[in-house]
Amino acid sequence: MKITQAERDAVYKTIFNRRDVRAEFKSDPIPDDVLKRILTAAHHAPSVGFMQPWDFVIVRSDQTKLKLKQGFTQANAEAEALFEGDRKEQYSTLKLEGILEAPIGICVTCDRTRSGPLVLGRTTNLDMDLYSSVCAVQNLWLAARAENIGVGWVSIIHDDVLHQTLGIPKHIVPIAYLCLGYVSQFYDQPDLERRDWLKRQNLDSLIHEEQWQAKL
Ligand SMILES: Cc1cc2c(cc1C)N(C[C@H](O)[C@H](O)[C@H](O)COP(=O)(O)O)c1[nH]c(=O)[nH]c(=O)c1N2
Repeated sequence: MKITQAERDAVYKTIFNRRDVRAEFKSDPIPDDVLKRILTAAHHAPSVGFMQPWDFVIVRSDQTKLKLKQGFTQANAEAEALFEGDRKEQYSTLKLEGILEAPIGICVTCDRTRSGPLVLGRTTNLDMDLYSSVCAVQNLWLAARAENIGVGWVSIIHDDVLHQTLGIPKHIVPIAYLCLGYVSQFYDQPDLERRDWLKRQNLDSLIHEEQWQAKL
């Protein structure tokens, strides 16, 4: 099956216009069939040894979102305390989650025991299962963008809050808590770039021929 030029362009358009969304969520519900398409895309991510270590915990209730928001607020206060001076002030102005505003939350997890102790391709580096679940996150993020749905990754929350609030068994690792919803707009640039937190690095400075080289 060959990808046409128009299809290729659509993939790149989706990649370059995907954003991490925190502040622009609308309350419009995500139809079940749309959510299923997005989850199906996530489920078609690559995984080490075809282990498919992910599960998807869907959060819809205000009650659960409120608990998670409390978890964020606590972790965010801890995070803010680590910065100093202007950076701390700037940090405090950033909106870093949309837990309550987004109609749906999805926790993507990794079952490190799935398919047994010996997994093809994971024999040398056990963390390959975690990377596989991250691949599912990225598929989900891009599929959502293709559906004009925004996604925000909330990592400023402790794993034990996710375990307790969502009833995730101990041996399963929360990989990402994601907020999903239709948005008022997608920006051209990352929020952190628009707000002068960091700039996008120059790609050429990140490409190394044959051997890794320190670049100025
Ligand atoms: C593993 C991981 C974890 C987080 C993020 C991303 C990833 C990959 N990002 C989003 C991040 O800030 C964003 O992707 C970059 O700033 C680039 O912006 P775009 O995603 O291109 O809009 C993110 N953003 C945020 O506001 N709160 C958060 O807790 C996190 N956590």
